Amino acid sequence: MADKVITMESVSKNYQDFAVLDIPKLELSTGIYWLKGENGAGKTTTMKVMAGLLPFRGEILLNGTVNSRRQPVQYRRLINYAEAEPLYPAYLTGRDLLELYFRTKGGDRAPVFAMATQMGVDNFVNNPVSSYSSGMLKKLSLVLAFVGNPAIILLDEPLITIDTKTLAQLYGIIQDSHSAGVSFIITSHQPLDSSQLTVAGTLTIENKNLILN
Ligand SMILES: Nc1ncnc2c1ncn2[C@@H]1O[C@H](COP(=O)(O)OP(=O)(O)OP(=O)(O)O)[C@@H](O)[C@H]1O
Repeated sequence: MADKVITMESVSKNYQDFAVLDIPKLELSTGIYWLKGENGAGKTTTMKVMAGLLPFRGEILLNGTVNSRRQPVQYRRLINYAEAEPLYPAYLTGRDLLELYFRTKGGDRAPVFAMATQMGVDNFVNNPVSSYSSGMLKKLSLVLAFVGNPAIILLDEPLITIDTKTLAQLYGIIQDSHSAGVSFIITSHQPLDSSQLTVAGTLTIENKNLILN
């Protein structure tokens, strides 16, 4: 049995009076998970709660012990998140952002630069993000999600916007990273390509609960 990468206990999330999540208990072993659900089901909210970016009720642990409230710095070093529609200050370059992420997340630079080269980000990394197309922004955000030594990477709609060549490379990078011990939760309205990724399970939001199948 693989180690538990994330444990959620009595996790709930409301926006004012509107309840979005109510998860009594969820434990995920290391693996690659597809998080699916219709528009507005709560996928992005789930990821932002897991990433420690939104306040919530309850408890979330990483690697069985690291608590989001009691060890917030250690927690955030173990979990990375790439937004569905990334936005960055327009005047920063991709390289500025990489440097910022390296300073906050630490980790080895070489594999991140290798990924940037593989995905063609090195062609525009010195330009301000204001000049990026949506696909270029997406690629940069995906590279940033691999900075540091995360135990788990949350990718919100990573398959949209990028071209088919980059998509094939991304699948390879995710699978290699998983082979090195990193877990993934990936939202997508399309099923993940199981010929390219070893998917451990599907997560579905049903009646505000997160169900593992
Ligand atoms: N900042 C917010 N304030 C109030 N309600 C919000 C806020 N963000 C999200 N919601 C509501 O929470 C619910 C879940 O939204 P969320 O963005 O998590 O869904 P999603 O599953 O990611 O949707 P999609 O597939 O359309 O991206 C929706 O009903 C949405 O209207």
